[in-house]
Amino acid sequence: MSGSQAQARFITFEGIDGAGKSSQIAAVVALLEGRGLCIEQTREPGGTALGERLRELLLHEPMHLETEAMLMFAARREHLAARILPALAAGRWVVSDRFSDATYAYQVGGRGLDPAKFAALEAWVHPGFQPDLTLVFDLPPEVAAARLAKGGAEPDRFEREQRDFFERVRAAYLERARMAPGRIRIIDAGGTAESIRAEVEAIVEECCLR
Ligand SMILES: Nc1ncnc2c1ncn2[C@@H]1O[C@H](COP(=O)(O)OP(=O)(O)OP(=O)(O)O)[C@@H](O)[C@H]1O
Ligand SMILES: Cc1cn([C@H]2C[C@H](O)[C@@H](COP(=O)(O)O)O2)c(=O)[nH]c1=O
Repeated sequence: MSGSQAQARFITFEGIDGAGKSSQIAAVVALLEGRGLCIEQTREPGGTALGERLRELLLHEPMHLETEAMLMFAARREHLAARILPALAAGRWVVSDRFSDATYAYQVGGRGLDPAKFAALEAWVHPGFQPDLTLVFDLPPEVAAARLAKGGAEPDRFEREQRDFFERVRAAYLERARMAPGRIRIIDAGGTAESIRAEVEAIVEECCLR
């Protein structure tokens, strides 16, 4: 399929902290650009000037669980209005490091937010709109934590959470994938970077480029 013929898609990457998704995003962007497609690479929370300021608060300031959930969706509302929807409308593909599945996994699964409140926020901020493809990088929390520790960066408020928190986040991602099997694909993130890259590229090829 040539670049000019492909309908612009919205692809998201998800998983617990340290699962390895960031390492694979560059490969997917390179794959798509290699097909002549115009790509907008972004992330959540963040992706806009306001969203990046909200990210600083979200990653570093203690706050009530519902404040956290609403700020995630406030940043997302801005992200949709200022970047995601205009890019898709102009024919540019959007590749985002996280979207609303992260709120389901972290705030509902990890922290215990009422799922009805999550559903209300999701229906308000992006009614009827979801990514075309979501790749969830699945890994045991102890393996992900070891990878992050090896990286040596100062952990943020989420990365400092304990293993049981990440077990719940992981379980919520798997539950969410069961609810949307056509959209969400689970990647076993325990392999080598090379084997994961091959699997990711095959899925993107199958779901978005054929
Ligand atoms: N397949 C892999 N095997 C071993 N180490 C890996 C693999 N993939 C990534 N890593 C390493 O694990 C660390 C975390 O990877 P990465 O930053 O891609 O994860 P992430 O899921 O984006 O995490 P975060 O959500 O916290 O940003 C990095 O040091 C990276 O080099
Ligand atoms: C979008 C979103 C993110 N989070 C958490 C998940 C991560 O711990 C951080 C973002 O850091 P990353 O290195 O860019 O992955 O934010 C969340 O709890 N809820 C969300 O909706």
